[in-house]
Amino acid sequence: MSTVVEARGLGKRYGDRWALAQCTLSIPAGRVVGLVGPNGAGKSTLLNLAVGLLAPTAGTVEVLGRRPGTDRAHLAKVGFVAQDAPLYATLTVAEHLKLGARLNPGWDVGYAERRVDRLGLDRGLRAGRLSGGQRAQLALTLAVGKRPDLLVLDEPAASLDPLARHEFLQDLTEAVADREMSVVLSSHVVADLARTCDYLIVLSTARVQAAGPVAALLAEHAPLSLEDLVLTYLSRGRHDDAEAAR
Ligand SMILES: Nc1ncnc2c1ncn2[C@@H]1O[C@H](COP(=O)(O)OP(=O)(O)OP(=O)(O)O)[C@@H](O)[C@H]1O
Repeated sequence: MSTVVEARGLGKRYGDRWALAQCTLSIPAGRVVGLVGPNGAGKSTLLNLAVGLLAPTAGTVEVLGRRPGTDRAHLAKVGFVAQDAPLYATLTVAEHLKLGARLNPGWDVGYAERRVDRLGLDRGLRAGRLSGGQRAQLALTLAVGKRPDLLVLDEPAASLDPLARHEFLQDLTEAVADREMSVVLSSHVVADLARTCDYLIVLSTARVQAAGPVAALLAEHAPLSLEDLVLTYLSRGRHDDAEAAR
């Protein structure tokens, strides 16, 4: 499989407002893809369309060669952690791990157990009693533990402390190298993206402003740093939008 996400003219409209418009993208396999854009740019919308939680208003999206969420076998190949790290509040950490093992044919017991130990999560504690950062860590453990071909993360590090965030991004890089997993993650923190991602998508005002390998984008715009490059694309998106509104 050479591409993991293939979007053609993809769009999602709420009322008369497009949350995502005319999105045409081809995301290659084996990459860690950073999705960046300001608040309300359409990042969660794109990720939710890709995992089949939203239906498109326009265009199409294929993930791992199929329409998203078509059957259980396909669902097992895609790991997803939404922005609010959804868990079952009344289930304990241990029960979440058991559930992960029961629901996912490729469940990696060793990885999940080791990660929970390293994080010092109390297996007997109910998820509703965990802190926001601990909940995010458990949700991430469950998503990586199912050994998906594609891992989709919506602002995974937002609630993590700096050390936890550094370790999580390190983990992710190692997991990608070990398992030939592809990752798409959204973030507002360009420094995190620069450390972790080798492919970048910039979204602004519902539209893709840029997409491509980080190395190629940097070479094309030398001597800009990744942060300056992202800022340039974002302000260009805002400028185009202001022009269109005139
Ligand atoms: N269920 C909904 N009903 C109406 N509008 C929505 C809905 N979900 C999202 N939107 C709108 O779609 C646009 C894109 O939202 P989205 O959540 O995809 O942005 P985002 O880039 O993920 O933002 P953030 O960085 O703040 O999480 C926003 O203008 C938002 O208000």
